[in-house]
Amino acid sequence: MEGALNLLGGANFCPVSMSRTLCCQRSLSPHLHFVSSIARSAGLYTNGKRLSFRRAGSRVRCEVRLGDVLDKKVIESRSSGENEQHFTCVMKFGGSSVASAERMIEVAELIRSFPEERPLIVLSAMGKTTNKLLLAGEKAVSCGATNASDIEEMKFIKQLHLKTADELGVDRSIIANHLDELEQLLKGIAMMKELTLRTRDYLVSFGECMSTRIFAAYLNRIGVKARQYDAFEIGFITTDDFTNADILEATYPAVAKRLLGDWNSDPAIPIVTGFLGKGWRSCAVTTLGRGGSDLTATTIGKALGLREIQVWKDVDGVLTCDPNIYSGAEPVPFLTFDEAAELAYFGAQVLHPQSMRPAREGDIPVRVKNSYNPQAPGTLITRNRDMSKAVLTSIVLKRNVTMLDIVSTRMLGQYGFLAKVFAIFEDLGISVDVVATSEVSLSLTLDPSKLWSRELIQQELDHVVEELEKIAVVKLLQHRSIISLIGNVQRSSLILEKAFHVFHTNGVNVQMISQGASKVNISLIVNDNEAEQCVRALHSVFFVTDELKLYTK
Ligand SMILES: Nc1ncnc2c1ncn2[C@@H]1O[C@H](COP(=O)(O)OP(=O)(O)O)[C@@H](O)[C@H]1O
Ligand SMILES: N[C@@H](CC(=O)OP(=O)(O)O)C(=O)O
Repeated sequence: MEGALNLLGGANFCPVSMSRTLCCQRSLSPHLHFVSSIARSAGLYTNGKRLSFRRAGSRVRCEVRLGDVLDKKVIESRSSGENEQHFTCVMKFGGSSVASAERMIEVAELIRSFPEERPLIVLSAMGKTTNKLLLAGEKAVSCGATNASDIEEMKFIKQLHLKTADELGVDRSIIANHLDELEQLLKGIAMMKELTLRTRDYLVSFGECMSTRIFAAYLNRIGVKARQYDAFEIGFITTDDFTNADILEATYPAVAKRLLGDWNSDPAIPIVTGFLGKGWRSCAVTTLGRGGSDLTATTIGKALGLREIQVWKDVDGVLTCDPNIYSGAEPVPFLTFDEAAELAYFGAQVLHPQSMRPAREGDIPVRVKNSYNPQAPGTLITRNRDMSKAVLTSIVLKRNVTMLDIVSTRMLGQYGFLAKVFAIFEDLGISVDVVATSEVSLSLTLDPSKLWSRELIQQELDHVVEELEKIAVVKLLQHRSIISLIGNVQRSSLILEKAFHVFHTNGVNVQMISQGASKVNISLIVNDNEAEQCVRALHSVFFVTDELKLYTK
């Protein structure tokens, strides 16, 4: 006798039925662990053997002999037609979407307004809580232990969370322990007069831990069954790079196992803390870098092979430029993972730079939506899109970068020179982003976002220069900006013609230019104080005037 798990191929993830048929995404390999974990959570344990899969065209078949299965009863009962539905999508709500009780009510309504969706929810900390926690920590270092509970930001955070709990009709006890512990932590920092990166991560974790507890309690109060999860307790395993940790592979099966297992035994909407993980060596709380809840959402999306990942923001999707620079920026309806990743990497605050990786690996569409305006279509990010009419998609500005002009003293051959330059950056642990080379010279910019956790102080820069001067003449140029033109670089001549016309008419000299290998990005370096004016002028030429239409006919 034989029970078979048929894993059906298809572009989208189909609802998983817990009968004898399981459905999986088209590319199976990243999902083997996922299928195994579904099988385990369905009670299909094998005798310590791996489930074996056979490919047949786009279908993959996995056969489980009852002789192999420990829990016969479960197989029999599942095959009798019981049909449990799993999650279809993950919805991430950022700080702006859950900034107050009123906003949380709207988000709850939004979740309820999609009854056909079976979502998992990822939440960030309320409003600007993360910034306030960091500021409180910094003040605690020098305020003295007796004054720690009087830190203005601590009072604000306490009042915001208690008020929100009250307004939502949720018992204050749900966060009381966290608030007490937070005060103790600030006292500890004040006593030690020190705020390490590890403590910093633990400190900011209180924001997500409290927002998710309040929101889950509220959902339960209004009759929507929900269960709160701290990401660091459910398998988000990361490197120990506090303040900028990377998700490790082991996260995917662990998270899938825990969330699916709980759902099977007692279905409830999971409300997961964004931004947080657990260091694999230290076992301490880590964070994924600012804005890291996007990455939490895409990681869950990949772990469970979901149909869609939704990130809900306070704007109508990814826009043609930062709306703080030009308020008339327009939503971009479609993007590829590559475009979105470049856009995020080069400074568009709207997405976390690493967040596209799991979505791309799992080939799961990401939709960026506006929680203040749910009717707006938002931006859909997928592997491919029709680029035939695309020219420029978005303009991104990264301020305050440092540029280095490095000219070889010809002590080394060309390849030796480049290798030596990059070895110096490797030794110093500094990432570079834009690079342009000639045979004997090199211009590059240093990536300030990678230095989020440690200020690139003058001393450190001097050290870089000192090392480089052993093989080259070096010019250090600070207060520069990178303007990245994200779009169809197959049309680079058109893009550059128009862009340089703008720079020329604005009297701006471009100091460096580089076209990324991803073929979706051209980066130009200008002075910081000229950059915003250039972005506005470029935006007007590429997106507002009809001139482009003439060019693209
Ligand atoms: N190209 C862009 N498209 C959309 N938003 C952008 C862009 N560049 C910068 N932003 C800013 O990013 C903000 C949304 O990101 P974020 O603050 O991380 O949202 P949330 O906290 O809701 O996750 C917007 O309010 C906007 O000011
Ligand atoms: N709260 C964290 C994580 C995060 O993702 O926030 P948001 O979704 O509001 O950008 C931060 O402020 O960085």
